[in-house]
Amino acid sequence: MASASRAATPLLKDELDIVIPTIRNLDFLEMWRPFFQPYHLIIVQDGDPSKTIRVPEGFDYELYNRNDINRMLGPKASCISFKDSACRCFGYMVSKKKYIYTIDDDCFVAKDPSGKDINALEQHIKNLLSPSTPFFFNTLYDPYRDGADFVRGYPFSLREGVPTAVSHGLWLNIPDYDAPTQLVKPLERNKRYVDAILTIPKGTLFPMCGMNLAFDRELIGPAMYFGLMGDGQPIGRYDDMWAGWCTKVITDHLGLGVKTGLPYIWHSKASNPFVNLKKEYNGIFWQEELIPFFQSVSLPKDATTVQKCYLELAKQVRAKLGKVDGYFNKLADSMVTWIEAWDELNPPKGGVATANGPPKK
Ligand SMILES: O=c1ccn([C@@H]2O[C@H](COP(=O)(O)OP(=O)(O)O[C@H]3OC[C@H](O)[C@H](O)[C@H]3O)[C@@H](O)[C@H]2O)c(=O)[nH]1
Ligand SMILES: [Mn+2]
Repeated sequence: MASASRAATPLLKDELDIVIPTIRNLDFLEMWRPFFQPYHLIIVQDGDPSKTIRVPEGFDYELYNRNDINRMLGPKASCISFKDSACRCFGYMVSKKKYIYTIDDDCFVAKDPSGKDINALEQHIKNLLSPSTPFFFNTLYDPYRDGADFVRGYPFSLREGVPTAVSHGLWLNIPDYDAPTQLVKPLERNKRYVDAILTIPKGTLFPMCGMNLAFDRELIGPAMYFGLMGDGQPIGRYDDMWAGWCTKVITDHLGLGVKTGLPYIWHSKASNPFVNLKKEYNGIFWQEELIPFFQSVSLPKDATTVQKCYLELAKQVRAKLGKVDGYFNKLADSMVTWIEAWDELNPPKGGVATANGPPKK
C-alpha cells in the first residue's frame, strides 16, 4: 500500500507525450506545471528556426524546428505545413508513446463551476481509457462515468462499447469560431460549462479542433495528418478539420470511438478575424463539397489498418476532389508522403527507424 505521503504516479506518465506547436515563448506552461510537469513534451517550433523559444525550467522536452524537420524527413518534409499550427502533426509522427495530448500555447487551466482547477490532461486520459458507444446513443451521456450508466432500452449486447481513439475537449472564454462568426460576434465568450462527454455516433462527422485534443496514437495516429496549410497554400486553419474528417471516417470503418465534451480549457486569445478570414475563405467555400465527399466515403473490407484506410482515402481525394481544385491533388500526394514518412519513423515493432535521429536540444 503506497504511503499517503507519496503522491500517486500520474496516469500514463510514461505512455503519453504532450505536443505543442508554437511560435512564441512557452510561459503558459507555468500554469499547467502541476498537471504537465511529470510528462514529456514535444515542442514543434514553427516559423523562423533561428528564433529561440523559451521553455520554463523543470520540463522534460524535445524541441523540433524547421531545420530539424527538413533534416529528419528530407524531401518528405514537404508534407509538413510551415507557418500554420498544422505543423503539430510532426510531433505525433516522432513521438514513441501510445498516447498524444496536443494543446495550443494560448490555452490555460480553466475552472469548473465549483472553482476547482480542471486537470484537462487527466480527464482526456480517463476519456481514452474508457470505451465509446458509437453504435447506439446513450441519452444519459457517458455511461462509464461515476454516477451514470446505460439507460433502459440500451441493448446489453452493445454495452461493452468499443475502444476510444479520440478525446475532443472544449474551451471556455474564446470559443473556436470561424472568422465570419468572430467578425459578427467579437465580444461573445463561452461561459457555459456543460458537464457531459458524448460519443459521436457512427456516420456523423464533426468539426475537430486541435486546441485541446487527445488521441490513442497506436489506434489512429497515422490518420492525424493535419494537411497542407499555411505558407504557400491556398488554405489555412482547416488543418484540424481535415484531420478530423479523415479520422472520423476511419474510426467508423475500424469500429473505434470518438468522444467530445469534457475537459474544458480556458482559451485566452482569438487571433485577428480579418487575417483568419483570408486563411479560411477557401475552406468555408470548399467544405460544402468536402462534407458530402466524406459522408459518401466507403472504405474496402481489406482496409484493415489505419495506413491502408488512409491511402485509400488519398486515392478517393484525388479522384473526387481534384476537380474541385488542383490543391486536392497536391493534398492527396501529401497524404501518401505523410504515410511513407510515418512508416519510416515508426517501423513495425523490431524494425529500425530510418530518420536522422532526434534534434540537438
Ligand atoms: O503560424 C503559426 C501560428 C500559430 N501557431 C501555434 O499554433 C497554436 C494556435 O495558434 P493561435 O492560438 O494563434 O491560433 P488561433 O487563432 O487561436 O486558432 C486556433 O484555432 C484552433 C485551431 O485548431 C488552431 O489551434 C488554431 O488555428 C499556438 O500554439 C501557436 O503558437 C503555429 O505553430 N504557427
Ligand atoms: Mn488560440
